[in-house]
Amino acid sequence: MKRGFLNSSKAKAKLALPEPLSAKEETPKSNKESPLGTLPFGKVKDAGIPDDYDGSSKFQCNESHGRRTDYGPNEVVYTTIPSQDMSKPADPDGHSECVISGLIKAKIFNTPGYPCAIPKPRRPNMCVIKPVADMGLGVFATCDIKVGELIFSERPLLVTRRAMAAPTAHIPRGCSPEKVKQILMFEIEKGLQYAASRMSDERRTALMALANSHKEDGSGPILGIIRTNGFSIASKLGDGPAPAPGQIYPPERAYGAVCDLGSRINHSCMPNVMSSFALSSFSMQFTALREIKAGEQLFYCYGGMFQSAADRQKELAPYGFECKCAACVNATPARDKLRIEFEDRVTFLVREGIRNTSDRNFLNRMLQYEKEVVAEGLDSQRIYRFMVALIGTMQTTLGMHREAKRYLELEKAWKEIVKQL
Ligand SMILES: C[S@@+](CC[C@H](N)C(=O)[O-])C[C@H]1O[C@@H](n2cnc3c(N)ncnc32)[C@H](O)[C@@H]1O
Repeated sequence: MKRGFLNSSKAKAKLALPEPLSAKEETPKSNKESPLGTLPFGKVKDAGIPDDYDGSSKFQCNESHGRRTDYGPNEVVYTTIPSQDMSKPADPDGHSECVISGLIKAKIFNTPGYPCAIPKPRRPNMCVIKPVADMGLGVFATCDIKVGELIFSERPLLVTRRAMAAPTAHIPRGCSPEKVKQILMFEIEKGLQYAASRMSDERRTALMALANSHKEDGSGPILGIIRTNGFSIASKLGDGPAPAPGQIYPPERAYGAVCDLGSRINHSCMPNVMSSFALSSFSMQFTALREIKAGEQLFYCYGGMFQSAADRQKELAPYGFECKCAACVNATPARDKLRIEFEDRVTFLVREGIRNTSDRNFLNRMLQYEKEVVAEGLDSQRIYRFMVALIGTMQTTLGMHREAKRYLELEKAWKEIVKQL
């Protein structure tokens, strides 16, 4: 499951320049413990299901039709969003199959404007799916795309909690943690199979055609597909207490979305695309983080950006590939340091810079640093916008209006990008 790569807590907590992002959530009332075990994402050892485990228990669920939202805080519902009235034509933007808590369903239904149409890009078909050597399929731009531009948006095929739960009542005593995980995955798959059975044939076929990098760890096919293709929507959807303003739900309480087109985007540690989720249209947006030329492949970063190449490869291991992006191939201790220190360094430089915006030497240092940042692909990170804003301001102060134009335009594009997060 991909992490929200622009959601580093450091990035949000340290700089006070633009307004903090807020993810305001209602706080559900606490409830007594339910007899459920939850499965985190990541690597799982295939220890096999214990011989004495009786896996024949019937899967039981709440099925939620229409606008019903009066569920208890711990109830999980299988529901279609936007809800579908069978006597009317299906929503042209599609319907998402969701395994969500009743509270989340109520939250979605109470979102102002819900269910509005999904945002449309400047022109249709700004990208296509094509095979890529050593990557399976990938997504490619069909036209030049500007920073901050919406490339496409879509209703997810499936939305589930990232750490899914299953009943643990029948787990034999003395089971090792690995075996418990296998049982949980087995039980979770039953629920997911049920969710998939509720989908239209076309959307179920699209779901089942997605890549699965978890075929050999005991994960069922749909759970494997979710773990390979899910985008975190932790800034917008999660159970339990709301995160502090500007923070996101922790992974074990957050939701994730599997998409038809978006989930075909491959990974790079130098991404050019970000995803965001809008509750009112119940859709994922995919937006350019830098200029993309027609024919270029779109890339998303599946893991953390501010770590060494070795740590990035470790984090990507569950996806079953070794990243060969330019940042990984050309990794050096100095470039690792650039990434690890990026947030702190930008914070420091911006604090220094705003004290004296007419210091030409400082501006030159900033421009040199920006060159290194861009070469490493870190201009895809939201904190980069503070650098851009400072450079633009300093150049304007120093009368370098022609040079400032580019940075001021970039800053404007970033303001729009950040609004979506
Ligand atoms: C979310 S899917 C991306 C789309 C996928 N390539 C497909 O054919 O549907 C993730 C999987 O794509 C492959 N993949 C993604 N990024 C890659 C990369 N940079 N290099 C090699 N394989 C990659 C891996 O198999 C990974 O488990």
